[in-house]
Amino acid sequence: MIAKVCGITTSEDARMALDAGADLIGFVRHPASPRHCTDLAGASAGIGARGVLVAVGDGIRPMIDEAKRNGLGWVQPYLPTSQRANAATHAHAAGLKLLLPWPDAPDQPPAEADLYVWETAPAQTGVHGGSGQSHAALHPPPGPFLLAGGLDGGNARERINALMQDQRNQCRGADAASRLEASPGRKSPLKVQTFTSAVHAIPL
Ligand SMILES: O=C(O)c1ccccc1NCC(=O)[C@H](O)[C@H](O)COP(=O)(O)O
Repeated sequence: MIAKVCGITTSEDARMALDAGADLIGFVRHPASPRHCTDLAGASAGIGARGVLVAVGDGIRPMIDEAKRNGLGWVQPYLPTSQRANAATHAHAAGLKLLLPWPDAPDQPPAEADLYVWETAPAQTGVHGGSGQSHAALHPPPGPFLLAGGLDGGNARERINALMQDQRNQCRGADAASRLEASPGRKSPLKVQTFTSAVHAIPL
């Protein structure tokens, strides 16, 4: 399965995550987050197609521009629900793939994506994205997804295997941020390696 390590802030951590086998590496652009990457160009230098720009905002075009400027392959946009419907069209037109955040919350209109991140809802955590909190897996995305929310190398397999069978069939991997940290914004090499190895060992 795919292992995405999210919330990388430095080139050292990016290289370490790649060496640990991370398939996708997320760079968060959101000043309110402890994982906000202040120097995206420096942190993501040489990462290329495996790099994901994770951004919170109103409008996907600036996010696409920033991902392209830095040579990243994916965009993970936190947009108002009303703007999610056309996000895939815009990303694909720019040659990017779309990893669409899908909070575990009811009544979301469908929105196309290459892959979804099924994560804990801001209504539960009070923040966008990384919180270290799991969710109840009640409101799955409408397509293949990475499971997220409080995951690490010690619980990813168990959480994925606890999904309903039809959800399990759509699960392509896992995404983790806060529980892989040594300190806010910096990753622990051991925790990253344990996570990537555990996720890669889960059969599709
Ligand atoms: O990680 C953040 O602080 C963050 C801030 C704003 C938007 C997105 C963010 N993270 C996105 C992710 O993909 C996280 O890895 C995912 O939600 C899981 O987080 P965690 O529960 O901390 O493992």
